[in-house]
Amino acid sequence: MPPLPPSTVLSDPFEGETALPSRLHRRNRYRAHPPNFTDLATRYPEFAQRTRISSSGRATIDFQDPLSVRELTLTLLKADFNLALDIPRHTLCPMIPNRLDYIHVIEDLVGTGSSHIEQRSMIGLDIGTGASCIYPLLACRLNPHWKFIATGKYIHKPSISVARQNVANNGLSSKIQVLENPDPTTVLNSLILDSVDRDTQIDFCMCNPPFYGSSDEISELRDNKALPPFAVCEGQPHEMITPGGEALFVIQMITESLRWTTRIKWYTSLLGKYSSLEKVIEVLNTNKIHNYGFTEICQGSTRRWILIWSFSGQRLLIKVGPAQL
Ligand SMILES: C[S@@+](CC[C@H](N)C(=O)[O-])C[C@H]1O[C@@H](n2cnc3c(N)ncnc32)[C@H](O)[C@@H]1O
Repeated sequence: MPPLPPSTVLSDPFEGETALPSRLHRRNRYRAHPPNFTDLATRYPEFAQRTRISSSGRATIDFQDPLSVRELTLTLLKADFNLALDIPRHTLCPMIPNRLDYIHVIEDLVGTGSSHIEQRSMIGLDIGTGASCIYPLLACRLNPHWKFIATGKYIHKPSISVARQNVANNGLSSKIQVLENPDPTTVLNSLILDSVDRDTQIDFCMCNPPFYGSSDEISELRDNKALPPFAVCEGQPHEMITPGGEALFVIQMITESLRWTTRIKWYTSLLGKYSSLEKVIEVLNTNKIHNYGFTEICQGSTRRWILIWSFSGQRLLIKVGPAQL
């Protein structure tokens, strides 16, 4: 299938590098110090080629150009996290500030985020890791004692190979295992959970689900100029589309979690639409899962929600609702 065309609706996720107050997580390194494009351009020639000088005399990039946005992502990963990634053209290109925010929320959840708390070992599951394998790579860089199982849709083997290569190239093969989900009609496939010692509890799972229900939905949003800014990053249909959209994907995750219960301590997923949040909360209530909550993350003008639920006896302590994290 051909790649989805880039969106025409764009905004600068760093809001011109100057917008204050930032609504990124309080530990997000870009909250107080947005990237300095002029400095990055002097250090990274490939990035320099994508910059132009704005009317204020500073270097900037064209946020409507997928290649420039991709180069920015690669440069930030190199400069700030010592990560060298291959993100093939026409695959979803992660925006680093919002990926970091999700990781910081998980740190808050499992209690490793405060500097006074000793770093603890954790096992995470990243559902639908994509070619970039972005969440496990960033999370393991920030938390040296964490390990990950990352899953990909088996029908898209090229992405899984690139993800494995990205892990190996950054010396993280002993910490991150990339597995194929052999049955893409499931989310928490038993084969994946069985790949971890049965007595080992997975501390958390995270997921950035395919967002849209169909290519028609994308065209409609594009026509109404209502696509979120990250859509410029040229995701493939298999990355962006799932029958029933993100709500049904997460509802399936909830239904499957009823089987696995405490095998995973904290179940979490991103949601891009408030209407999806309402639908999935209804399913949690119907299934009498009362230990749940959600929090908001916000990059530039894009708001997203992280839903969290658990079968463990530990009550969710994270602030619920639109949070001042
Ligand atoms: C929106 S992309 C997120 C990619 C990456 N985690 C990120 O944040 O950039 C969703 C990913 O989930 C994968 N996916 C969809 N259904 C899946 C399933 N049933 N099991 C595993 N992965 C799946 C897609 O192939 C795609 O790579």
